[in-house]
Amino acid sequence: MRILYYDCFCGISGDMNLAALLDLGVDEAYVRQELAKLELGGEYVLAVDRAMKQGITGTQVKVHLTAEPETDETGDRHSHNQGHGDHHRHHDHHHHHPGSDQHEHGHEHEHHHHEQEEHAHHHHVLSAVAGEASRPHVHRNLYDIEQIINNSRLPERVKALSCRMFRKIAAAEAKVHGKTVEEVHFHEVGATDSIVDMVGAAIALDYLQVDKILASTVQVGGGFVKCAHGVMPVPAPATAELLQGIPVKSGLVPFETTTPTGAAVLAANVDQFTDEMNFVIEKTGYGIGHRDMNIPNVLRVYLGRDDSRSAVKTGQWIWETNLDDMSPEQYGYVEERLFAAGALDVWKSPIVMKKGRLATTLSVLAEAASEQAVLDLLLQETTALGVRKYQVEKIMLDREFVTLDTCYGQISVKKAYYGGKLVKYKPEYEDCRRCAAAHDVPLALVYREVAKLMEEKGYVGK
Ligand SMILES: O=C([S-])c1cc(C(=O)S)c[n+]([C@@H]2O[C@H](COP(=O)(O)O)[C@@H](O)[C@H]2O)c1
Ligand code: NI
Repeated sequence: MRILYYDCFCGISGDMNLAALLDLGVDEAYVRQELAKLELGGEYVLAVDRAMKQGITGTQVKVHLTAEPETDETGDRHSHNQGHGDHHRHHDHHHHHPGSDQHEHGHEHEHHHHEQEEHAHHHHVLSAVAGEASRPHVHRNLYDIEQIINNSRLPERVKALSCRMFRKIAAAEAKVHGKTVEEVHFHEVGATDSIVDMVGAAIALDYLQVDKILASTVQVGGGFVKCAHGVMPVPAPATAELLQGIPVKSGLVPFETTTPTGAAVLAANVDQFTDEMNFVIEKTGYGIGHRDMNIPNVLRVYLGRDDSRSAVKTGQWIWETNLDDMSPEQYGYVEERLFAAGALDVWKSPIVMKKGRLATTLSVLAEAASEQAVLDLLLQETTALGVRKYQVEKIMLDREFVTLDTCYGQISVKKAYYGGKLVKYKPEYEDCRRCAAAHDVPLALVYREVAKLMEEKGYVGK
């Protein structure tokens, strides 16, 4: 199993995350090519450089905001800075701002955004590209960002992950500012650099194809941070909201070490938080931050291999509800719809509820992404007034399918391995049943034929 481990001893920010993943081996040209699919071409230049903090060398990323995209009368935009060809340009740019390193989230950073926001020109352009009426506003909201992502030709997985991370930030901002998710207007977090960091994270994580993402306790830093809102305590309120349920430490340095973007990357992707590393390290990556501190301002990531005998699958949930007043004939319908909505399994358990009521627990296993569809069905198509949910881990044997040519026809067989050794197999019931019916022989005979062939082919010990 391939593992990605985030060592957040000095926190995590959007740019450090992207830098660390690039340092770990994500192909820079691929990330640039994919990022160029966003309609942000004229607004930024992505600088990827080697850098060092406290003797540790690694990769440093900085998104430089450039002039707004130009438009012609038709509203079509001209992108100048997309893709790889600009690599040398951003170096020039870099040298014009030697002081920018000290101001990642400081005053200058703030002005940078404000300059952009006052013009708000690019928003009209993006609206025109999206084919909707221009909506003059100063900051992007979740809808604007989702439009930029969904109007691109990025792979669906990357779009979904990018939107999931931004939705988390929107929910955190909404909670902090007492608004709805739709009402929230991002300031820094909606700016082009955050979009690049966030979508870049989705592209890089998708590229790495890991089975599991782990992270250490997250250092949030300390002191106060100056941003568009004014001065805020560290962790910034949105960061604190995003880190709910995640183990944190504070006070290692009097700076903001974890930002909302970094927190959202963790909150949306990490399967398990643990300070214990339990894998074989295959590669280490260092994402270098922009501020100098008395500890290395670095995000360390590991690519690890876990040779355990079976795979642990995480990221699945069970939603369930106890029903004592639903007509039995309705269950079949709900079950069918739940499977169609992405449920991996649906089952019913007989239970005895209070007051001696014979009742049924309806349980649904599915990926987090199916939550809304599952809830819609459970709450609208059953008599439930509420639903419980909990996350589960599944221990799975490695599986492989073979198709056997038997004298009754083709039968697919699922083989299961434990520590690389075949421990059991199971012919597909539907295939066996079809073969038995077609030849008018007992089902058990078909199973015996499969067992014979599995032995003959050397799949199972004689
Ligand atoms: O953009 C907004 S609304 C914003 C909200 C908050 C809150 O805590 S509310 C904090 N900040 C600060 O902006 C910078 C940028 O963060 P990135 O995640 O884009 O790196 C950071 O200092 C945040 O604490 C912005
Ligand atoms: Ni805010």
